[in-house]
Amino acid sequence: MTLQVALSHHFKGFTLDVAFDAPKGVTVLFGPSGSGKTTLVNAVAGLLRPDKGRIVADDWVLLDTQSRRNLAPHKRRLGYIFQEGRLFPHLSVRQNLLYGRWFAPRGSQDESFDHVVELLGIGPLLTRRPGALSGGEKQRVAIGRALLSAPKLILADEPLAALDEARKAEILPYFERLRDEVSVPILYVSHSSAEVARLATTVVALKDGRVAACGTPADVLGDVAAVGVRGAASVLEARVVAHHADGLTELSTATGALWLPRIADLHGTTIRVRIAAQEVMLSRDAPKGLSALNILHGTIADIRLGDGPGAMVTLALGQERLSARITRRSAQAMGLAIGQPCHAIIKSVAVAPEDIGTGSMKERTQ
Ligand SMILES: Nc1ncnc2c1ncn2[C@@H]1O[C@H](COP(=O)(O)OP(=O)(O)OP(=O)(O)O)[C@@H](O)[C@H]1O
Repeated sequence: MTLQVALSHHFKGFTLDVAFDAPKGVTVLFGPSGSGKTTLVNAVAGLLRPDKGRIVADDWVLLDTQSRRNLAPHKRRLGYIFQEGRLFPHLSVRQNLLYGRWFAPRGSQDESFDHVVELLGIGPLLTRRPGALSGGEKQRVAIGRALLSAPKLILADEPLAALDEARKAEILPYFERLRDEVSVPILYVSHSSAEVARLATTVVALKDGRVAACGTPADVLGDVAAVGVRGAASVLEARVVAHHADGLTELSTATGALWLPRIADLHGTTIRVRIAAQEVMLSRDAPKGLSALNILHGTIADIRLGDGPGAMVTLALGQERLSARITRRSAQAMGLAIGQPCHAIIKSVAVAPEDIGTGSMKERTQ
């Protein structure tokens, strides 16, 4: 495993007690306010000395309370990406990037300057100062600076939280590239179910200082007990089959075709599609005469009645799972029961561009 974390720490009124191992790629810490994300990040950064713990990135031991190893923050070899870029305003983009490299220990195996510039598409910005960059451009430079410091671990603490939707859409593909093309493990903190679905190799859902679930985005976002009804979603893997003249893209999933408003990816690309549970309708009979284009057929695998008016129904579609958030009233009126065949109906326009990301969830599981 590339990233191993085991930590316990007690504050008055709050205990953090977590352990998880994650393979190469992006590990997203996901959880509501107060669940312990910042406490965990501070322990990784060396800003908090936990009562007990061990943190290892590849073969680099940042902390091991048992053997009394506790590296000082500046010796941990972390590449930070913060909410706001935190670039030096008086330095050019090139100088900001080289400043990151200055921290790389001599002889360390680092990313080449040219590769990082190409990866992040920042070649045309090199002579500009941060004041002449958009928020998204600044964030790309900040990612580059972190990469060039030859880090053992990249720590991205809600890096998109300060950006508007358009800027987020601009940056997310670069994080996908980072995940797929860079070998440094990335620990990424997020509140957003859409970011989790797009980026995570592994999701660690935190709740009240504990790991409520750990696994692929499909496993964790489908676990209502871990992520709550608002965060609950399905993540289906699909392949781009064709772009049609009427503006729709045809995808193939393990359980049938999915039609979405045109997306940019090329034919044959494997993509992830996040479908929020509240966007899925159910029908026991095969629906006819509907405007919705996507009708998937499966079997009811789980029904959870909430404390309020809601119910979460999970369909098995072959190996994949699709969750629908409906009312208890509908679940009862329809007589839904586990094992019944059922149809899921999804409007094409219910899937927004930010819900679509690249990369399989099955790769990189070493
Ligand atoms: N230094 C401290 N002393 C006492 N309690 C603390 C301290 N730091 C954090 N806590 C408590 O630990 C709990 C977890 O806080 P933490 O900041 O880690 O949550 P979080 O998931 O990062 O939340 P957010 O998303 O709002 O940043 C909270 O109940 C908080 O009040």
